[in-house]
Parts: sequence; C-alpha cells; structure tokens
Amino acid sequence: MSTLAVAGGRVLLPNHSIEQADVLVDADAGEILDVAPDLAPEADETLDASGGLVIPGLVNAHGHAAMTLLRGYADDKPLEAWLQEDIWPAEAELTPEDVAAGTRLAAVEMIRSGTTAFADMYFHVGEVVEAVREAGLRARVGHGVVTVGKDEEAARADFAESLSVAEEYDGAADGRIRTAVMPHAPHTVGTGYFEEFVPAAREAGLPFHFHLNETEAYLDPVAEEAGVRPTEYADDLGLLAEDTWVAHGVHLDSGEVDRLAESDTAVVHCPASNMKLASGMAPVQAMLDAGVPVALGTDGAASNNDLDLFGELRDAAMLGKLAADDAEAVDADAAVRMATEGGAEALGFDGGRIEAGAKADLAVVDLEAAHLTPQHDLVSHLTYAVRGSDVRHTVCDGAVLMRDREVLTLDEEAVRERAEEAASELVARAED
Ligand SMILES: CSC[C@H]1O[C@@H](n2cnc3c(O)ncnc32)[C@H](O)[C@@H]1O
Ligand SMILES: [Zn+2]
Repeated sequence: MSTLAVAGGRVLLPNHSIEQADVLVDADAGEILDVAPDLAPEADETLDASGGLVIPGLVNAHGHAAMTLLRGYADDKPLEAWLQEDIWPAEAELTPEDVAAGTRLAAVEMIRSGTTAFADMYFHVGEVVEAVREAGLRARVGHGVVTVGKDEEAARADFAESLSVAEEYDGAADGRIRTAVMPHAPHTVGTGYFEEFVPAAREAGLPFHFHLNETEAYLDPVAEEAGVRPTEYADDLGLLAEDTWVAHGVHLDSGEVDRLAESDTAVVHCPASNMKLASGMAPVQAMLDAGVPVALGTDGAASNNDLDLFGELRDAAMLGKLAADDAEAVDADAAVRMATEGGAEALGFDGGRIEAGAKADLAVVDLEAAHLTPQHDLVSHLTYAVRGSDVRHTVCDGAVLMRDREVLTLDEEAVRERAEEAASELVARAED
C-alpha cells in the first residue's frame, strides 16, 4: 500500500468543526485512512497544507463540460432564444474531437478550483470518458437525449443511445466514472419515448438526470400535453427516485417540493446560470426545510461563464436569501454542505466528507491571502470569500491532480491551445 499525507493544515470535519490535523490517505485504494495530528512521518508522500484548509473536493452536480468551447459565444439572452438561436446551431457542428478538447479544458478549470467530481450531460460520451480518465477526476456521465424535432427513428435511436452508453461506461476509469440516463427535460422528450425507455432503464438499474422546471416557459408544454406540473408528470413516468437528480428546480410549487422530498430526488441548484439567463430564483431554503436533498452545479460554461464552484457557493447563499426574503436563509453552512456531501450524495459517490473510509477526494485552500484575513469563521470564508484560484492542491481518489497550483495530469498549455483552436473552428462552421 502506498500512502499520501496531506499535512500541516487545518481540516474541515463532517460536522463543520475545524481541527489542526493531517489526513492520511491510502493512495492505491483511494480512501482516507485517518485524520489526526502528526501522521506525515508514516506516509510515502506528503502534500504540504500548512497555512491552508483541507476540504472535501467540491462536487459540481450539473453541467455540460465541453460547453467551455462556447464560453462567451452567446450572452445576455433568455434560455429559449439562447438555445434555439445560438447554442443548438453551434452544437449541431460539434465533433468528437471538439468534445475531447472542451472536456479537457473543463477538467483543467475544475481541478484548478478544487472540484474533484462532476456530472456531465452531453454528446460523444466516449470522449468525455477518456478526458475524465486522463484528468483523474470522478464523474457521472451520460448522453443527453432530445427527441423534439426528430423523426421517430432518430428519436428512438437517441434515447436508446443514452441507455447503451450508460451500460457501456459504468465503472470505467477504475470506478471513478459512473453513468446515468439523461433525457434533456420533460418537454424536450416525447411522452411515448419516456414510456418505452424508462422501464428498460430502471430494469437495468440505471439512474436518471434531467433538467426540471428551469423557466416558467418549461411548464407550459407539459401542462398542455399531460395537464399536470412537470414534477408530477416525471413521477408518473417513473423518473423520480433516490438515484435521480434533477437540475435547476426553479419554478416549483409546494406540491412539487413535497413530491421531490418524498421520492428523495435530489435537486441541483445552479444559481449563476439561473441569474444569467434570468430563469428565476429557486426556492432553496424551502427545499432544504422540506427535506429535499440539494446540491450545487455550474451548468455549462456558456451560461455561467466559469466552472469555479466557489462562485456557486456564494451565489447560492446570496440568491437564497433574496428568494426567501430572509437574510438567515441558505447560510454558509448549508452552502458548503450542498457543494460537498450534498453533491456526493446526489451523484452516488461515497465522498464529500473528510473521515476514515470516505473517498480521498480533497482540496487544499490557501488561507494566506488578504481577502481571507482575518479568519473568524472558515466556513463563512468558504462560502463568501474563497475563490477557485485560492486552491493550492487537488487530490482525487488518492492521486494528486494538482500540486502547488501545477496541474499534473493534463498538459494545461496544450489543453488550452487545442481548445482555442477547436472553439474557433466550431464557431466558424456554425456561422458558415
Ligand atoms: C442534450 S445534451 C444537453 C443539452 O442541454 C443544453 N443546455 C445547456 N444549458 C442548458 C440549460 O440551462 N437549460 C437547458 N438546456 C441547456 C446543452 O446546450 C445541450 O444541448
Ligand atoms: Zn444544464
């Protein structure tokens, strides 16, 4: 067994107390062995965390990684116009090589900002898997299904691909990659296709991930077709369950919040995307009060426009207060929980907390900075003051992905060059 000690720092424990301790990791098994003072002498390798805070690696529970190529391509529009006029025409030109380049760029950005696990709903999933494997990250990946606008054969093939991809790649990269079936949203996939494929997916034990109630406009097509709110529609189709996690949940009535809580379906709050697209304010405190599991996500880099999850912690706390008209709503503690154990639970990973037996997914935040001084409350700092660029080391599955701000698993300069080129060519094809 080879061991790694993350030593000399303070550690954020599962009850959110902070202790001066070392974290000893079984680097082969990718698990935390012990959290206690003076463990470094026992270890084969040491990461210096002095002056830093060791936290669970953050979990970005909803996104479209390769959309980094479309960062800044189309801004300042509402969701429907943005998708129809800009994003979907560009994505129609996406190649597997583009997804390879864009996902690696996303991986560099996430590693740099302390994210160790993420969810990805996109296309060319084989390329996503290779990028995640090389980067050393953990991910739940899936092929996104849209059937509207497709003929029956193409629509059935799209949904079938989501199932076959989920079966093919589950457990890849030494188990760091898990999968799910990912229909885009209740109104962008026809009812008949849900009725045909959901039972098959459930039979195969596959989880589901989809966008739910992101905008007011997302409610109407379901109301017209089924006469119910989308959460009830999804539940009737067998989509809600403890292994389902949905993105956004902005426009939920109290019956829908209760239904999500009763089915133990997790909701991924994406505050920056919701603000940028003016989608609305999710009732985060109401969901927490009702017992809905809540996680955080960036959504794609084209609607955020970065993948720094520390921004979501801050935005979730700020927007949660505004939505509830209550400064006590979505406090710093709740935001940190959503970004760590909440995300890990939503994605079904045994991480998000620093204790013996948990996955060794960690980030070390450098606290020696003007904007983190003084240090009255480090949980407050994680939510309101830390930035992704404060992360000094990142560890996933016991492997060091970034040491002293140098990404070790990917050649950052080459990744950026390749992404720049892929993005220019993609946009040129789309606008041709
Ligand atoms: C079918 S793969 C995923 C699909 O979703 C699109 N997308 C990106 N951001 C959002 C969002 O906020 N709401 C809905 N759909 C979104 C992405 O461009 C892909 O086409
Ligand atoms: Zn999304």
